[in-house]
Amino acid sequence: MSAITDVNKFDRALNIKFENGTSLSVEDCWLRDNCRCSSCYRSDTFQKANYLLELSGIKISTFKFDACNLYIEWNDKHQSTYEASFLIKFQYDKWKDSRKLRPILWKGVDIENKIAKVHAREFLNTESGAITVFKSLIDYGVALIDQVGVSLEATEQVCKALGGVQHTLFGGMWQFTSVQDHADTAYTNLPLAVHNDNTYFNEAAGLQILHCLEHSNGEGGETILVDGFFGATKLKNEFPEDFEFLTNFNLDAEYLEDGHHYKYSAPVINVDKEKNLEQIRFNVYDRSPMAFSSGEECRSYYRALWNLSTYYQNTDCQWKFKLYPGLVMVMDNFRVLHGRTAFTGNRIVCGSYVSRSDWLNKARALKLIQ
Ligand SMILES: C[N+](C)(C)CCCC[C@H](N)C(=O)O
Ligand SMILES: O=C(O)CCC(=O)C(=O)O
Repeated sequence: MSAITDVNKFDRALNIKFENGTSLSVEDCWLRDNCRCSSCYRSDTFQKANYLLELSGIKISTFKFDACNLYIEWNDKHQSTYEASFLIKFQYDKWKDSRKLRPILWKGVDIENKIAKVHAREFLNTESGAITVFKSLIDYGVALIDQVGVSLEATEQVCKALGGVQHTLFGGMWQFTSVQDHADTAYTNLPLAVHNDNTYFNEAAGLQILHCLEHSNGEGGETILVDGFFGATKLKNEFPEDFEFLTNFNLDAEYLEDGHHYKYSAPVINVDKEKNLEQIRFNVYDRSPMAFSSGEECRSYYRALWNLSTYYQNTDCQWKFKLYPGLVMVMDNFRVLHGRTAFTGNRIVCGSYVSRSDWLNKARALKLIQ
């Protein structure tokens, strides 16, 4: 499939054609920078050995090819060999497409039958179990791991397998009840409208993991999840000017507690250069007061948040369910909003955050993403 069929030189680039019809134009600087010989590339650390500036004056002297390789001799007599299977990966459109995440939008309770629900032993001990959980997180932003030992220690094992425990001011592995151990309503029995955590951090937690260890002598405390990307997409279609505002306006958020004052400012809806959704930072509670450049900007701020929250507060868009001892819920805090209903009685929840880098690392190691 990736056999080289032709190579031609145009100015300081080589145009390479492959058997499957792919054609690729690569500049001399790129080729030399990506030389894989032992003096240019350390195969033991997967790092480049060149400093890069040494490449500024290099030119291709001669080149030849066969089906499997491209061979280049440079003007400094250096020799490079490139495997066809390496080169073909860098055809721009295919390279860009291979890096895209393809979230599957969801609305409401139907998601319950689509997400992964995997036995703890299968998740922890089998690659297929891990793949099922991480694929569910990539597709839907939610996964369930069942039959986990009802303890902080057993939950920690799951958190480590999801990428590792991320430490914040709340701790690494945390356990919370309605005792106000921190200046936050999570540490109460009050209801929490759906939100993303950590809008006051430069980088919000990647995953949030919750395990209800106990809920006795009371009721309520149901978990509510909603797909933040579904709501943002509805806003884009129905209120495009509000979508535009929330992707450009930096909203201030803060967390205040004795000895702590976290503050960060970022758009509520974050998109990449192609306007693909990357992150939702929606938390009505942690917004800090802001000055506005005009009455119009102020009114846009409130209108856009109101219109976005109509989707997130719409019970048809929400999935409400009760966590039980042994069931661990994992959700992508960059995408899925979570909340809870008020509760009475003694409710003990434990879990942790996992950084986005760390959980995507696991997904990439499982070859689920590039
Ligand atoms: C208990 N646990 C550590 C998970 C949460 C702590 C409070 C998080 C805060 N309400 C926020 O939305 O960022
Ligand atoms: O108590 C719960 O179920 C969730 C609390 C919450 O929203 C949070 O910790 O961010």
